[in-house]
Amino acid sequence: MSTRIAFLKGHGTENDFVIIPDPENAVDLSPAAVAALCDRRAGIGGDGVLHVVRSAAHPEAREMAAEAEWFMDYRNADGSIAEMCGNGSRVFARYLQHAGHVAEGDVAIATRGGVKSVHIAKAVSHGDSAEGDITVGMGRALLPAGHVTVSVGERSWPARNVNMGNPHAVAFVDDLAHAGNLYTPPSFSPASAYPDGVNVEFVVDRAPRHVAMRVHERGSGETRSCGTGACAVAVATARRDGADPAVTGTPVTYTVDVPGGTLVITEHPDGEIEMAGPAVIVAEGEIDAGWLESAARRR
Ligand SMILES: N[C@@H](CCC[C@H](N)C(=O)O)C(=O)O
Repeated sequence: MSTRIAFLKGHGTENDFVIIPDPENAVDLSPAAVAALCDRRAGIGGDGVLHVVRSAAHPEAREMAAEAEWFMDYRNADGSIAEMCGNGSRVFARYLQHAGHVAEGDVAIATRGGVKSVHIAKAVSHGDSAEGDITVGMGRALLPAGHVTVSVGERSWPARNVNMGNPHAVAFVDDLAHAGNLYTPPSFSPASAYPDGVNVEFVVDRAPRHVAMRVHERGSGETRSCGTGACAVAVATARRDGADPAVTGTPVTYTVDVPGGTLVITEHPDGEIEMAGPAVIVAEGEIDAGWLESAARRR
């Protein structure tokens, strides 16, 4: 009998992930294996993988082990590594709760973007699954200077650079449909603007302090939601609207609609950003390790 690898499937506002619980960091998750798992036809399908490892067992997280027992080793669908995944951190916390590793309340999670504080609200249970909001302390946004133009087909817009641990370019558009089908990444001027790639958000206004967005994610293509992207959008919109909590001393909250749901983003006077939204575990099962090995080899 061949070795089995446990997996779960979960999503946060339809940003979906294959979850691989691997406390001792024993599973060989090469970029090709990640891409095979995320393949929506030949694999399980997902925008990325959440590899759940004890911080003490992962070389990139050992230093955070005293503060956070679990490390979110996040990978994009193409196998690339990203510094942070906002929706992923909520789904990761939901998995820890589902597996009985943590209870409702506060939990610290180690990520490549540092230790994040997560609050799991009292949830409504549906069988083995739980629904309810999970809030993540996303840290501060950086707003690097520089003028960038983002283009899709014949249309171009100025974009605002926002770094949420990972890079974002936020463009305000008249109509979300103007972003086209996003089967290919938007282009930039100057072309050299993002040597490490970038996540691109297209934003329209819905109402005061309420916007809607679409996103093309580095390493995953168009997704139904992006947590770091929603935070970047909230900060870029606040500055466009002349709202800066550091100046007024008052928190600013934006509701951000994404194709897969709604996220609520609050920026505090000290610059700290909180993101709240749902996170759900939808399935669990086992993968044949032999299948994963050969599917990865074929890539
Ligand atoms: N969907 C994520 C962001 C995942 C990483 C991103 N694709 C990157 O490469 O920076 C989120 O919810 O933040």
